[in-house]
Amino acid sequence: MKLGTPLSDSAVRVMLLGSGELGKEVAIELQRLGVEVIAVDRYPNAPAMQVAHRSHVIPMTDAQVLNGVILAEAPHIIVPEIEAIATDVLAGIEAAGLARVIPTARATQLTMNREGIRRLAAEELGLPTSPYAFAGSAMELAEAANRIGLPVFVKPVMSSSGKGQSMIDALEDAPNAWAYAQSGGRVDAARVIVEGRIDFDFEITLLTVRSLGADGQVRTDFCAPIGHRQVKGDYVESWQPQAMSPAALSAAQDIAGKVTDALGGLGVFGVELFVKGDQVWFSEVSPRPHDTGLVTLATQTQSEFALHARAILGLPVDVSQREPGASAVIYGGVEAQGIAFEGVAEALSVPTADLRLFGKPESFERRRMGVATARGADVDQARERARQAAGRVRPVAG
Ligand SMILES: Nc1ncnc2c1ncn2[C@@H]1O[C@H](COP(=O)(O)OP(=O)(O)OP(=O)(O)O)[C@@H](O)[C@H]1O
Ligand SMILES: NCC(=O)N[C@@H]1O[C@H](COP(=O)([O-])[O-])[C@@H](O)[C@H]1O
Ligand SMILES: [Mg+2]
Repeated sequence: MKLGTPLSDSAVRVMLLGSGELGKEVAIELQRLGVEVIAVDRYPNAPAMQVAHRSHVIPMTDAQVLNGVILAEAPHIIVPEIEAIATDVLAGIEAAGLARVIPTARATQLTMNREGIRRLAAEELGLPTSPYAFAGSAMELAEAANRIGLPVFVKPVMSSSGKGQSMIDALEDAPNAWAYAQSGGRVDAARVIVEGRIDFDFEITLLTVRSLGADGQVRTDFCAPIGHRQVKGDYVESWQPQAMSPAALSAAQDIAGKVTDALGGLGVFGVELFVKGDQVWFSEVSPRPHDTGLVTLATQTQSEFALHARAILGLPVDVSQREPGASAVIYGGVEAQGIAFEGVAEALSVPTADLRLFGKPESFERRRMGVATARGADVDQARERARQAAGRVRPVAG
């Protein structure tokens, strides 16, 4: 694809739908290539808006409003960044040939709703997953949990970062899990997935990149597996590489290849997998950079954000890893607007440590406000350093 000059007739215009911390890094990578970036999100001064050429604050789940902004800006490429978008609008835009949707409108529709991607993976592609069912009421939830066998995970069909997610080990907790899911979903979808628990040794994100090769054909590359630790359904720590058996790695790549082939298009996918010995289960996939992949800012020649920017522009990618590394999340801890961060110098004095402070205008106790990364001789040393650096940053009410 020919690149141009931003804010001129030759500009390549990319619209980000969702402007959080992941979109911010994608925006920076696009800016480096002279792409004109338009950031959209539900609230003002979202992280990617702060580094974009312009921005719009709209309810992205409102089809009419979303369609209006897209038509007015006429982007060449639309990059969905969050799991709360009126994806039918994207299908219309793509079908009319008005813009390219990353990776494809259908992929964003399927992955925006857990029901779509789970049925595709398990029922069409025959990939191993946890046992599951969908429920539209507390009663149906209890029935599903009883059928599948406790404990089960309950998640709103449209949510992310663990919002509205709970694990129940008694049927009498079904009404609570139902109510919690209703409060935590990003949109009012009023439906949940009920999943049997997989007793895994560890879980990984396998970043999978679909890009154009020198021959003009789509090729698939896999980054080194990223291990991560989740608390309450949200990632708190990640590292790369995660050691795993050759058989498990090969099964993981096979699953990731199949699911990304089925979704199609160009870009980075975060394929989430559970691993026990040589056995691998598909969990879910983000058709975009993944939060646990923030570690690649420290470890790879091209971070997942650089990979996404290049892949969607039809440019060649390099998925090689340079060094073992880790990331550790910095939560807000306080409920306040315009918070300050103490301890930054101490954090950055940890060898190899780096920080991203996202600049979110409002902090909540469990809102991800920043991340620390570090490298090391091995993953253990990198994890220790990243944790130490993150722990030294103290968010305080401004
Ligand atoms: N069926 C399961 N068996 C075991 N653990 C599970 C299961 N489902 C979810 N978990 C745990 O909860 C975590 C979050 O689940 P999931 O990825 O589905 O939520 P999410 O809201 O989509 O999070 P994110 O947007 O951060 O990926 C998983 O990474 C895993 O640690
Ligand atoms: N697991 C998905 C994920 O990490 N998404 C990232 O979090 C942002 C929302 O943060 P917020 O809820 O703090 O606004 C999203 O915009 C995206 O960058
Ligand atoms: Mg997940």
